[in-house]
Amino acid sequence: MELHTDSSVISILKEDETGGLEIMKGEEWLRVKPVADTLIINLGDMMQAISDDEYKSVKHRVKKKDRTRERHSVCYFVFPQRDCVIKSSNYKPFTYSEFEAQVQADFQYLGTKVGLHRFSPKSPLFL
Ligand SMILES: O=C(O)CCC(=O)C(=O)O
Ligand SMILES: [Fe+2]
Repeated sequence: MELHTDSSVISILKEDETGGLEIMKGEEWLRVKPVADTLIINLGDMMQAISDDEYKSVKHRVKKKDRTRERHSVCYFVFPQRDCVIKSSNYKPFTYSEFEAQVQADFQYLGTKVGLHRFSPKSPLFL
């Protein structure tokens, strides 16, 4: 799975002992060590918005060391209600439905996720 941020508020992950999850800290990729009976909590784009960038949506990817080994993970994504308006100082007010539609449109036309930059008046990618 390629580099991305989750659109969620939080994501709760359980990966098996195969490992492979990596998070970006600064310019560096850090491997997340699989720990038995332990859940991983990722912060997503909606957490970044509601916290006014106090918390950042983590860039992450999955890179298996051993391509021949099967890997299993379970992800539970916590999303806001679709029509709930997300208000903050750094982003224009938007609903999760609008955010999701914009992410899909960017994927379709640009082949990539632009994400919160679309909703930030300070960003050159603001719409
Ligand atoms: O499989 C994993 O550990 C993470 C998957 C993931 O990042 C996602 O589904 O958004
Ligand atoms: Fe993810």
